[in-house]
Amino acid sequence: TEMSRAAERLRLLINHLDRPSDAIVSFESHPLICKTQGEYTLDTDLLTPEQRLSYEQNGYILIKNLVSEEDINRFRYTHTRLCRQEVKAPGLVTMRDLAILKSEFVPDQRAISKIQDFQEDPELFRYCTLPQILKYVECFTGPNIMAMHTMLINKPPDAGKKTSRHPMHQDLHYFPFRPADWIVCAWTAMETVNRQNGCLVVLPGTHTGTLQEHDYPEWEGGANKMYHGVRGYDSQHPRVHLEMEKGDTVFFHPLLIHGSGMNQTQGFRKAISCHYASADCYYIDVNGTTQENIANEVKEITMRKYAGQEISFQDSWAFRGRLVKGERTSL
Ligand SMILES: CCCCCCCCCCCCCC(=O)SCCNC(=O)CCNC(=O)[C@H](O)C(C)(C)COP(=O)(O)OP(=O)(O)OC[C@H]1O[C@@H](n2cnc3c(N)ncnc32)[C@H](O)[C@@H]1OP(=O)(O)O
Ligand SMILES: Nc1ncnc2c1ncn2[C@@H]1O[C@H](COP(=O)(O)OP(=O)(O)OP(=O)(O)O)[C@@H](O)[C@H]1O
Ligand SMILES: O=C(O)CCC(=O)C(=O)O
Ligand SMILES: [Fe+2]
Ligand SMILES: [Mg+2]
Repeated sequence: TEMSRAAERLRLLINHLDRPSDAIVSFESHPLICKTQGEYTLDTDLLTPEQRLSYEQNGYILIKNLVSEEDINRFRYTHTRLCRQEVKAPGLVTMRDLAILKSEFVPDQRAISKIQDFQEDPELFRYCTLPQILKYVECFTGPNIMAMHTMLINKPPDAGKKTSRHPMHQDLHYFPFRPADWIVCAWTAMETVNRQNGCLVVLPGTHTGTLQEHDYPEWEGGANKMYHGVRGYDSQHPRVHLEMEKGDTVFFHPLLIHGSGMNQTQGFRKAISCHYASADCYYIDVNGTTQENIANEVKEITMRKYAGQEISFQDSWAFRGRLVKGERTSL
């Protein structure tokens, strides 16, 4: 089995060579190729063969009850305090839903549909360091693990314009680092999430494809800032609604096409997530690729935020990333 694991890993690596956006840096010259095989022994101690196969075929695995009720309650409490600005976290980005942008400002969790970049809040960032999550993450990233992007999504009751939807997309669109197989998202339900309040919707198996072109969807009610969707979304593709209970966690590949439907309830549907990458990943130049459009939007926003200082798309990731395990080797 040692041999077959090595063979499988090699196959995964060779797959990368077919992906145009990954071809920028030659894989043969990358040090991780020599290092990975032994590390996969660790992985199989945790993932059952069924789970490994499921990730290979579907691009995600769902682990029930991975985060305790107590931890989630603490995250909810901190979220409320951050939204009320009772505590501050440097770098925190708060986002309001398009439908309520022009209404009166109330510093309350009901006004804030998403917070991002909570890496400087020790309490929320504890989510990214939970050992039971990192054990799974390591199966995909290897032992050097960076938390690259953090979010707490507070999907509001839809105000009637379907702006609470998140269009179908691949998270890799936002990331100027590779390889894709060494990136994984952990997404934990902070309460029951179902079709009514807008659970995640995934297109199983799409992680084996390439990175698609993304743009704003042509929706009547508009779409939130940076909520790009895959161009030419095929609504006939079989999809799975991931209904989850509080504490359930899904791990998914950054090429997996996913989104979420509108929230048709009166509650604010909450989930906390972190995108992890192997610290051995490397930054790529996205000029001339399909990612140029998002890179330009991000640069524009960082320019505003940091008073006219130009920060490259890659650097904006390098300074937000935090090592959570092992060594910060490259990213
Ligand atoms: C830095 C690197 C970022 C990395 C990217 C994400 C990675 C994700 C990776 C993982 C996969 C992720 C997949 C995903 O998650 S995709 C979604 C990811 N979304 C984001 O990353 C958005 C992050 N949000 C922000 O940066 C802020 O909240 C913005 C900049 C939007 C507002 O900031 P702030 O509140 O401080 O700014 P302001 O009041 O001065 O307004 C400024 C302008 O913005 C307009 N506006 C405000 N709200 C909205 C809205 N909802 N829809 C449309 N426009 C909106 C507003 O009218 C004004 O425009 P104008 O009137 O001047 O024309
Ligand atoms: N044109 C599009 N481009 C990208 N994504 C889309 C497009 N149309 C719908 N989606 C996405 O497809 C997913 C399913 O959307 P939809 O609103 O139909 O929700 P649903 O879960 O099917 O709800 P319902 O139970 O009402 O059918 C959501 O992630 C939505 O944002
Ligand atoms: O919680 C959701 O609605 C999904 C959000 C998502 O996919 C994302 O922000 O990348
Ligand atoms: Fe996403
Ligand atoms: Mg539908």
